[in-house]
Amino acid sequence: MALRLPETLPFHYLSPISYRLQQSRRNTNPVSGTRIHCISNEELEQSRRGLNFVRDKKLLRDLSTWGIGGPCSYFVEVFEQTQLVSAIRYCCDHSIRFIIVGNGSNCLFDDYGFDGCVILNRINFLERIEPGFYRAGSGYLFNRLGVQCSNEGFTGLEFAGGIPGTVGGAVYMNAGANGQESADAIDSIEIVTAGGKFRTLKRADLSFGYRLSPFRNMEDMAAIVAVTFRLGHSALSKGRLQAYLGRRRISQPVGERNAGSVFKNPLELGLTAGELIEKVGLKGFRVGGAMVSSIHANFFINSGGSTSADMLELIHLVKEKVYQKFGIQLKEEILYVHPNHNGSIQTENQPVM
Ligand SMILES: NC(=O)C1=CN([C@@H]2O[C@H](COP(=O)(O)OP(=O)(O)OC[C@H]3O[C@@H](n4cnc5c(N)ncnc54)[C@H](OP(=O)(O)O)[C@@H]3O)[C@@H](O)[C@H]2O)C=CC1
Ligand SMILES: C=C(O[C@H]1[C@H](O)[C@@H](CO)O[C@H](OP(=O)(O)OP(=O)(O)OC[C@H]2O[C@@H](n3ccc(=O)[nH]c3=O)[C@H](O)[C@@H]2O)[C@@H]1NC(C)=O)C(=O)O
Repeated sequence: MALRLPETLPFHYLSPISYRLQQSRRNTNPVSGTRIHCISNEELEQSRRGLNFVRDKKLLRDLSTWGIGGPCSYFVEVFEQTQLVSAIRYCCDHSIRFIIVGNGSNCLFDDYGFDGCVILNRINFLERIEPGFYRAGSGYLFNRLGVQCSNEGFTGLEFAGGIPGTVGGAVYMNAGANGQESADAIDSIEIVTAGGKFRTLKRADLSFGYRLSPFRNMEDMAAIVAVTFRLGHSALSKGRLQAYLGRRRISQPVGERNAGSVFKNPLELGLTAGELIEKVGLKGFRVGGAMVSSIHANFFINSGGSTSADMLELIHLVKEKVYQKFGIQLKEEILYVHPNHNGSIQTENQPVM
């Protein structure tokens, strides 16, 4: 059976507020024990076209580097672009909110889970179009890409070595380190819209900022599908990669359950979040199983059994202490996915706690 295009306006076309209003009328929240618009198993069976939707069983903690998070209402893995489109169309047809998850290295999932569909991105091809031009599926591991192209003698993605995210997640966040960032290496980006159409966007037409990409507010974008990077030749790229990896190993809590930097650096003030948190004396500070790393204060660790409530409280306390001492409002880099999360709303606009 062919999948229908949505007859009604998919929610990504709506502003977050109207979407939330629509959802609050139609759906309910797992926190209050009730459920969103339900689809029968038969309907799911007919429409899935090779997709295996899992109902109510998948735990988000298994998809997150922090190891935190309850169940999601629907879970599906996609390995190809067409599967991604089918999954998105299916969600739109049935007014199911959805999020795209890569490696879950920048997400704090809630203990109550997510009242919608988690689409796990496994589109992980890599094409070498010509020397220095790499086209990667958005589910390709960013670390792997960084290591491969640097070892092949191309510069621009050495910083990606050791970053635990996917190419899609890295572009969506404009990930960066060691003075390099994703945006500087991009040639073009292929996206799929909420209506199921593919579009290729040239880097020159897009504007990025520090941990900021245009995709975070692009209303009709449903997902990044593939990215082409344009890199220059360099005899030094391999050495630089090794140096960055070495630096990461000594300055970050590699091997512990973390989600990278919790806060963005307040660059306008020339300060880093890690320094500020260390200066208020919070290295090693704990709330339940959540702990400020004693190696790098902007990394918070799940030291065992942390709940999302522990982590949120720790984030809240750290922000409060830094504000009290320095008058600086730290802003989260991590994305908090609450049970009614709408992908286009950013963490800093969401209530912490
Ligand atoms: N510099 C460093 O050392 C570190 C950097 N990071 C960075 O954090 C990011 C996390 O990547 P990853 O773990 O894969 O992401 P996640 O799986 O954590 O996803 C985070 C959010 O990114 C959005 N997203 C992810 N993939 C896609 C896609 N294909 N299309 C559209 N939106 C997408 C979704 O936002 P929404 O919910 O709004 O739809 C998702 O909730 C990367 O930028 C990574 O480089 C992480 C750790 C360390
Ligand atoms: C880990 C991430 O990216 C990282 C990236 O890996 C590194 C390396 O380039 O630079 C940024 O961290 P950062 O600014 O903390 O870099 P670092 O080099 O570790 O530290 C900067 C300065 O802060 C000081 N510092 C750091 C941690 C700490 O606990 N105490 C402290 O005083 C360091 O001594 C140094 O003088 C990125 N973080 C942000 C929010 O921009 C991420 O985005 O998830």
